[in-house]
Order: sequence, then structure tokens, then C-alpha cells
Amino acid sequence: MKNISVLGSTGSIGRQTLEVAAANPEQLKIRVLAAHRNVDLMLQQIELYHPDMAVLTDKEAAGELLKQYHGNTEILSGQEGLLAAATYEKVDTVLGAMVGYAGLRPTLAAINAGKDIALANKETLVAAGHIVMEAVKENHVNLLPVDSEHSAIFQSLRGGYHPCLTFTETENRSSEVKKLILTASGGPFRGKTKDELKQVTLAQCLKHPNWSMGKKVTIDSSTLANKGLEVMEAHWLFNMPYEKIEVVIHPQSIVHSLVEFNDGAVIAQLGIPDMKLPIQYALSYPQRYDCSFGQLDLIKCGTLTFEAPDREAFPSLQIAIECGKAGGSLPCAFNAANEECVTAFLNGKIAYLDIPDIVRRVVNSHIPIPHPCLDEIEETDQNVRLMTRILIQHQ
Ligand SMILES: NC(=O)C1=CN([C@@H]2O[C@H](COP(=O)(O)OP(=O)(O)OC[C@H]3O[C@@H](n4cnc5c(N)ncnc54)[C@H](OP(=O)(O)O)[C@@H]3O)[C@@H](O)[C@H]2O)C=CC1
Ligand SMILES: CC(=O)[C@@H](O)[C@H](O)COP(=O)(O)O
Ligand SMILES: [Mn+2]
Repeated sequence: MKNISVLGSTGSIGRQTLEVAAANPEQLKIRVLAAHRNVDLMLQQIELYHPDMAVLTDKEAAGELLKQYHGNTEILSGQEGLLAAATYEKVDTVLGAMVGYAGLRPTLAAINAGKDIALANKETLVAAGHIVMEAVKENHVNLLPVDSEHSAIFQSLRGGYHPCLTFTETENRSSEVKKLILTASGGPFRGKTKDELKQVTLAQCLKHPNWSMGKKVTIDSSTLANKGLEVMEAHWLFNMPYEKIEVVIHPQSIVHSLVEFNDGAVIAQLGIPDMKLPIQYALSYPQRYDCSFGQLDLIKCGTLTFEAPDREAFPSLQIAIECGKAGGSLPCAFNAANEECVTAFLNGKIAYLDIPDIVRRVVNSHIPIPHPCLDEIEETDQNVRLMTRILIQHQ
């Protein structure tokens, strides 16, 4: 039985994680739920899953939850509550499904407490991949990808290496890999020119062609910033140089990503676009549980197509890759500027094309710190957010 803490339980990944747990009651026990401020859903989740502990980081929302709930689950609040959720002694696996940079501190706390991590929250690796991966090594924990592309690469790598190799041994075999190929749907605006993108609305942005996800990642998918973040995520997860990570547009989102080995073999993982499979695999690893969701029917799928990304119409992809290659504090700066711009766009404060424009201006003016420690990452995140907000105000 795996004992799980779900950080971000009320979000898209969090809710699907609970469905996976409900489908595998013999194997998975939800011990802790944590979210930001969704009182009603947290209340429902507590009543369904009976965790030992539930946390809302927003103190007012946690107060409201305490007023409405009178059962045995311990209710905590604030950052202290979140850290307790990440490090609770009865938990062995923490599923990181919070959105954005806010996931970094609790993820690190969980790793330092010796928990295995199932990670959806890619921004954590983008902002501080060197610190997170170092902590993973020092604490001898597993960091299992939930992001669909990275789960596909992880599974393809397992298929490509010698079966006797352990998890840790495969991590140092990047020389046997020619390249990782990350697939991208291309989002709702695939094929549009930069000029056509001036007119797009928020409602259009939020209509992903294949996946139903939270708002932030859906906007990132539409700008291709998501793929840029995922290139950095792959760099850290698989210890792979940027030169060996390629992005290919695959509008059907059936081939979730591929690995090309030095002998020319290309191994991929395919499936319907449903996050419950990568979530379940991260929680069942090294086993596989039965399928608790829809299965792939190749005949119904029909034609699968692939094309090059349009880096001119969607500059966020290139900006992200350049920041990743430059390293130091630049990926953290990219992430902070992008998060601020997406929030501003969601709130109607800037236009769609302002997102990459402002992010480009912010990262160009950022003076990078070569090997930032956690405090310097924190400082970078805060300073970049301030600067981005100033540019947003003057837009
Ligand atoms: N959705 C998907 O299919 C995929 C998502 N991902 C990644 O997974 C992560 C989560 O995405 P998604 O589920 O879509 O996001 P959602 O916006 O749907 O959910 C976010 C969750 O995080 C909580 N949260 C937000 N801010 C804070 C905070 N400051 N402190 C504590 N909790 C917080 C929210 O709580 P509340 O509801 O109370 O506000 C909610 O539970 C992202 O990093 C995304 O890129 C990766 C692959 C696929
Ligand atoms: C489901 C998932 O993993 C998302 O991160 C997905 O990748 C978004 O689709 P895009 O390929 O459009 O970015
Ligand atoms: Mn993804």
C-alpha cells in the first residue's frame, strides 16, 4: 500500500489523482490533501477520502473549512500547513500537483524528508532544477514524472535500456541516447500567423484541442511556453543536454513522446490523451496496475501527423530554450515572468502577444546569477515578478 499526499488536490491533476486512488483502493491510500482556497471541493474530498490531514494555504479559507467541518481529519493552514502536508510521517509518496513556482518549497521539503515524488508541477524543476536534482540524489528518493511527455520518455527509456539496470543506473546512461523527442499538440492556434494571433480571445486560448487542464498550463500550451518549460524539465529529469532535446508538433496527442537511441531505434509511448495513465504509472511504479481509464484504439485514431514548430509565431518556445541553455537564474526568471504575464492575460490586463514580448524584455534585462542557491532563486523570482508587473502596468 502506498500512502500519498496530494499537493494541489482540488486542481485538474489533483482531482484525477484522487480518481486513480479510488480505482486502486488496495494499492493507494490518500493520507493528506492540500490546496489553496477551494473550501467546497476540499470539504467534499475530505468526506470521500478521509485523509489524516487536510490543508488550505489561504488562512481565511482554512478558517471557513474549520467552521464547516467537524470530523476527524486534522485541518491545517498556511505555509506551515503545506510543509506539514509535504513531510507527514505516514506518507511515502508526495504527488506535486500545485501550479507554478509555489510548488518548489514543499517539493524540496518532501524530498529532504525522504519522500518519493510524483511530479506534475514542472515549474519547480524549471526554477531550481539543479537544487531539486541534488536533493533527490542526496536523499536517495525517486522523482517520477507525471507530465505526459516525461512519463512517455521515462517509459521509453525503461524500454530501451538493458532490463537489469536499476532506476538510478539508467540515469547515467544519457550517452546511449541520441535524442529525446518531445511532442507538442501545437495548441488551439497551430497554423496561425503572428498577425492572426493579435485577434485571439481568452476563450479561444482556454480551448485546448485535446486536453482538459487548469488555466495556466492551457495558456502555456497555446503559446508553446509549456513546451519550453518541458524542454527544461526533460533536461533535469533525464540529465540530457539541450542539444539532444527536440520538439515536434503532433496535433493528435497520441504519441506522448519518443526516445531515439544511438543505434537508430526510436521507442515511443502511445495512449489516449488522459492524464490518469501517467498519474497512475508514477504511483504504481515499478509495477503497472490495471487500466482505470479509456484505452487506445489505433483504427479509430486514424492518421498521426508530425510537423516542425513555428518558432516565429510562437516565440515563447525559443525564449525558454535559450534561457535553459544559458542556465543559472535565467530559467527561474523566464518562469517568473511567464507566470506573471499569464496571470495578467487571464485578468484581461494584457493582450495575447504581450506575453512573449514582455517575457523577452524581462529575461533580456535579467543579470543572471551563475549557480544560484535557494535564497538567490527566491530573490530572483520575487525581483523578476516585480519588474514584470511594472512592464505590465505600462503596457
Ligand atoms: N492539468 C494537466 O493535465 C497537466 C498539468 N501539469 C502541471 O501540473 C501542475 C498543476 O496543473 P493543473 O492541475 O492543471 O492546475 P490547476 O490550476 O487545475 O490546479 C492547481 C492546484 O494547485 C493549488 N494551488 C494553487 N496555488 C497554490 C498555492 N499558492 N499554494 C497551495 N496550493 C495552490 C490549487 O488550489 P485551489 O483550487 O484551492 O486554488 C489547485 O489545487 C502545473 O504545474 C501544470 O503545468 C502537467 C501536465 C498536465
Ligand atoms: C497533458 C500534458 O502533459 C500537458 O503538459 C500537455 O503537454 C499540453 O499539451 P501541449 O502539447 O499542447 O503543450
Ligand atoms: Mn505535458
